[in-house]
Amino acid sequence: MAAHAEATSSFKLALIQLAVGSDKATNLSRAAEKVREAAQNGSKIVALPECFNSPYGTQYFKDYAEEVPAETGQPGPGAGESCKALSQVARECGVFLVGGSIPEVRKGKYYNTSMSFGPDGALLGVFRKVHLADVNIPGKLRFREPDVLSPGNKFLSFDTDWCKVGIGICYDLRFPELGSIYGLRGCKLLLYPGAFNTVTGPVHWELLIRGLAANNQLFVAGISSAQDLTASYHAWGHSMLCNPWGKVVVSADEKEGIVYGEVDLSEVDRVRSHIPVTAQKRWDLYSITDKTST
Ligand SMILES: O=C(O)CCC(=O)C(=O)O
Repeated sequence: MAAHAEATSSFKLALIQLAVGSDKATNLSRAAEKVREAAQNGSKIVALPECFNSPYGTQYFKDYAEEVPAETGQPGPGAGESCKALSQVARECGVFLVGGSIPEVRKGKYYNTSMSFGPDGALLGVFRKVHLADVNIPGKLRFREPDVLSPGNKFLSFDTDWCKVGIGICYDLRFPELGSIYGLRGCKLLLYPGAFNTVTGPVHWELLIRGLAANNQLFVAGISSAQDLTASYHAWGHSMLCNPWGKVVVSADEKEGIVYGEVDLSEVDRVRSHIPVTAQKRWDLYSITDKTST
């Protein structure tokens, strides 16, 4: 880490709102191009959206699924093509890369899995979506990830040169316990690759991101794919970064693009000193327990 250490407590974060199509190789090469662009523009941590290598939908997961390395560190020759592509571009650009998510196959089961990489291309850890999307709004929208996917059972937080970062995926935003656990672990930035939709997105996406940020007094970003009204699933877009005060620092519209936000970590301490809720928890009356090992 020392080689990348910065004297400042502030860094540039890039949220890549990628237009995802049906060709996996194209998705991977376009994602890598955008990571390069974000790095050239000074970003230190770069994040991709949920299901960035495949269209979003339970009907696609099995066809696009890959194996994900069981071990952290440099991916070996047997690693899947998405893992290799992400590791290579993270190393080439010298950035921390949160690789959105991809459908994963592991011992005959399927997962919605996010891989994060360090600036040397090493896999820092994986997060398998813990809460699977289960939405049924009659006449408007129905999709059930549990029909195809299994849930993950572990959380993922990792150190960067600036702060600890916690990872969730999309529907996980609806479960504030996860964000609170990351806050208790000392994370100051939470990244949620996601793909809310044109039914739930307009009201819930920003509300959930801002709520998580204000309640835990830390930075939260949601990274969506771009909207494609010709696809079977209409992603909401609107990738955004929210600060510890609960204010949206920067956000996208529905189109493809890169959203840049400055993460000034001194804001975490400032907000926590102005309104000390983080220190005022009544742990004598309630509890939130992290039952996972990493
Ligand atoms: O919770 C929602 O409204 C959408 C969730 C979703 O699309 C997902 O988890 O991938």
